[in-house]
Amino acid sequence: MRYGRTLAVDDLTCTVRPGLVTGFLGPNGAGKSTTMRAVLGLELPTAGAALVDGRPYVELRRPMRTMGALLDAGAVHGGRTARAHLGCLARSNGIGHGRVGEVLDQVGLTDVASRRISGFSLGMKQRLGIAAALLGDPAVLMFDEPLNGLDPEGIRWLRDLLRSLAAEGRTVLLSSHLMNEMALTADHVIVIGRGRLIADTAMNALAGHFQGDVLVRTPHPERLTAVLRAHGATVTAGDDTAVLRAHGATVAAGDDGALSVRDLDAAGIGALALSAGIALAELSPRGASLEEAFMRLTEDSVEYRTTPAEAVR
Ligand SMILES: Nc1ncnc2c1ncn2[C@@H]1O[C@H](COP(=O)(O)OP(=O)(O)OP(=O)(O)O)[C@@H](O)[C@H]1O
Repeated sequence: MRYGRTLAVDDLTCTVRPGLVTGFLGPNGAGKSTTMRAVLGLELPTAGAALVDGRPYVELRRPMRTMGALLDAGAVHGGRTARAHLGCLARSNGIGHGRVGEVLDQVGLTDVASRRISGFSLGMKQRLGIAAALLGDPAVLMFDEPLNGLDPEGIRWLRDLLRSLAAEGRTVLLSSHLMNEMALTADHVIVIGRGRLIADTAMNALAGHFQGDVLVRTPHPERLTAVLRAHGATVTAGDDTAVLRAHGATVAAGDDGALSVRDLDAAGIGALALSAGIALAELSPRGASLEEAFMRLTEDSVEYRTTPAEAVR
């Protein structure tokens, strides 16, 4: 998929499966929206094909009944009311008018259904776009950044909705930059960078693939640090102090006795502490978060990199 000299999507092959929520991740400009537009037939790939249920979207006999999509919540006729907008879509797609009231209820817009869309907030427009995607009761759903503009209640509502749609056996694909939310919502993730596939894996496997650290608390952090480093471990002052220092505070090493240890597992740390006669108050292995895994996976394909705040200062 090319735009002039930009290769937006490069030889990407993946399958989004039913019964799961699949997260579509990638840094800014990675090609997520372009891929989704190609699936909807809004872009024509230079090579290859994007198929829904085995066919190009444009060849589907009843497209909205097969796949519902939300790409850009702002792309609606602002002069219409929410009910009229959905009514129009239903009529032109041979969908019974009864579905309009049902999806308005489902997304929580019934009370504002008679208001013009131009007065809607971004979150309300997202809900309306989700209602439109659900209108044809399709087995496949695709959402580009549906969490944008949603309040915390809306985010939780959408998480539950997506999970229940997948539990009904539907195919659900969504993109989002909100990693914590993605970790809670998606069962599977497809990660792309510079238009190429980087990972296509179960959510659990992704975070598990990257080693986390072990949080250790001890009354003797300096002594333990020396022992662990002598055995090849990478030791940094744990959570709290590291965060404070990053914000400019002067904190002596291990003031709270917390250490973050890598390159040595909990059993190894415990054994070394015992043989050195150092008491431990806590020893907790921590898996890598999805955010950490994402950052490490995509570090070579980030195009729009920011300057760290410290360097600016
Ligand atoms: N209409 C267009 N004309 C020219 N280049 C485009 C067009 N649309 C996208 N691109 C380019 O294609 C690449 C992929 O963009 P795309 O919007 O698909 O990325 P994305 O992963 O959705 O990013 P983001 O997370 O920022 O939304 C980028 O380099 C972008 O500049």
